[in-house]
Amino acid sequence: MKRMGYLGPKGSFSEEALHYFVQVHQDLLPLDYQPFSTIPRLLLACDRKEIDWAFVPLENSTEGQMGVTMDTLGQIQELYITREFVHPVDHCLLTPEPLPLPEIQRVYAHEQALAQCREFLDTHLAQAEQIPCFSTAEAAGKISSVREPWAAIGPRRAAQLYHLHLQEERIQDGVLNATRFVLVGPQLAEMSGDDKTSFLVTTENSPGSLYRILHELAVRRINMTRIESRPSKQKLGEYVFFIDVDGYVFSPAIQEVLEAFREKSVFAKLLGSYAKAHPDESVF
Ligand SMILES: O=C(O)C(=O)Cc1ccccc1
Repeated sequence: MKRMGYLGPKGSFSEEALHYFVQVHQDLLPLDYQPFSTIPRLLLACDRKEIDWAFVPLENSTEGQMGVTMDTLGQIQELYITREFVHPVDHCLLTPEPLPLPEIQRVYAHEQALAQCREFLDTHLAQAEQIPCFSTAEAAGKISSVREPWAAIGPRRAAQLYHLHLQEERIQDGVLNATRFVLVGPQLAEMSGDDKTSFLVTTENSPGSLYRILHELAVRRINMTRIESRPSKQKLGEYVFFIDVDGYVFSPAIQEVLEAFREKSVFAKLLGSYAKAHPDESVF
């Protein structure tokens, strides 16, 4: 049985998304599910072959990139994104028992959950201290073990699992709040015929360096669908770029681009080539 790691504990958004993901990707079954407390630990466990797959959040429609996932994927050599999955995330306010909002003194949640619910928190819980946790499920577990006027933000299912009161539902700023999760593993996915390729490029800080990278894509009519920057962590003002393009990595056009990068001493790291997700547009 293959081992599937996710950001836990039980009752996290990642676990909820994974539940729906495997319904669509039944070829992966049967699976032994293993929760991890942080995204770097999860990805490193996959790199060390302690698990076969890692299911991780990559970006969110309200708050943007999950920096920790991108940074860790950028650092690990032999792991690839093999599938993607877009999941709607509805944030709920959970409390140990029914409680008027002005009495709540603390709100525990994953930092992305706090960020995705900023307007609700500013409007209704301005007095409450915000405490970031490794996951929303960890936050739910924390407030369930004490009788304090504290709240957590998490999925509906966390209320049942941690015996909490569902105080408010859908408190996120963007009503259609979607998160893109990816399945990471040690081997490149096979070509499906409707693929995208993700890579990371590092370029020197000089006039036109990003332009020269994009030029190589443009002249080959390769469609870029996403470009994100992250700090290089080496020097203030230096960045690495995460780029998604249409097509499979072994297509002649993408191979030519990678060759052109090598000739120009542009460092490019392949992050994966995988079937594009086509989320239901009525939901997102
Ligand atoms: O904290 C969680 O439950 C997670 O799985 C991470 C997360 C947080 C907010 C939106 C999507 C995923």
